[in-house]
Amino acid sequence: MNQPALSVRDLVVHYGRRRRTPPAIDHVSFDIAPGETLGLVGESGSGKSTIGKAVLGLQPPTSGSVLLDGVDITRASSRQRRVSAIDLRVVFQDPYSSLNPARTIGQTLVEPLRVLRVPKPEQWQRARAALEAVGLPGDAIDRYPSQFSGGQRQRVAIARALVCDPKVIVLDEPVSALDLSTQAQVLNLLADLRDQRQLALLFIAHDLGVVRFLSQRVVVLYRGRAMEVGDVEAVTQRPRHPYSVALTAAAPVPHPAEQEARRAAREALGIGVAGTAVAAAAGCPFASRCPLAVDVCRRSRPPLVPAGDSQAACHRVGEVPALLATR
Ligand SMILES: Nc1ncnc2c1ncn2[C@@H]1O[C@H](COP(=O)(O)OP(=O)(O)OP(=O)(O)O)[C@@H](O)[C@H]1O
Repeated sequence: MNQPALSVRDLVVHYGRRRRTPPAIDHVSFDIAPGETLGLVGESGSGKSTIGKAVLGLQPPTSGSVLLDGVDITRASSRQRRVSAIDLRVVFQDPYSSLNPARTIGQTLVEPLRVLRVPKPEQWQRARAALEAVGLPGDAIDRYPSQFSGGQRQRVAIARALVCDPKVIVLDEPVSALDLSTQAQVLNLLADLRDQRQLALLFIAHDLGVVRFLSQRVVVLYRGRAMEVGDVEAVTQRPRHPYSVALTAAAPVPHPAEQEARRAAREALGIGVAGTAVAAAAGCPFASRCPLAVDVCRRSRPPLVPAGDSQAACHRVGEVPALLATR
């Protein structure tokens, strides 16, 4: 790996008095390259958010370091911290509480640029560009959060992160509060932005299916320790540590309505559950990215569709047959 965008080295975090309480994070290390997503997965209380907070400088580590583009920001001067605040942004889980209801979207987006003393005309120009990048219309700039759906608000939260042109974004359960098809749209958007801008994403989630969709590598946390760090496919398909096996086995079974949608799509495409013919073999251009048919399509080895082909990613498996018919 070239210079990682983010490095976490031997991180230890205690809440409360050191030595009297066990550490919430116990010697965790990982790197994230530009253009890469690292998933951070584990049960409730395993320490995912604590790592996110330590990376963002919201929780001081007991020991260890966090390096942003090679610079240790845990021991940074106040000037370096201001620089890291531009390069390191966050998107939180709840798009309802993370946006100020009294501010227009435009005011929310220009706020960090105002603090950075970016000239005013450039602030608004960058706010408009960020809205465009997340697929929201230009007139969104004068509207208030209450005028948007949950998925649209999460797009605004992503635009707020992008407006500073960061190198790293910490995503703390960014799709957990959204319904399934909106989750897929936001995940596709994040994947596209990551690829276009070479963003490094630290993706915190408890849902392995979601982590698997967006991440190239994964850290499995258990009681503050990294039980496994590795390629996401290897960890989810051939988990080595007993805890990873348990976590993989506990990955949620899709909602019955989703299972039915997958079954119907498979039938329409003439493919079996085992995925021998798979959507890719049927010529589906979106097979490698389709979040709903992913169990089927990912079994195509070697992949017949190049990964990363997200030009017009289909967000609903039910639309795949119609798309195929137009080819
Ligand atoms: N402010 C705090 N004060 C004391 N202990 C805390 C604090 N925040 C978290 N903890 C403890 O640190 C450990 C890790 O918590 P953390 O919130 O990082 O886990 P998590 O994996 O993000 O959980 P969840 O998925 O439920 O959000 C837990 O034992 C938790 O009780």
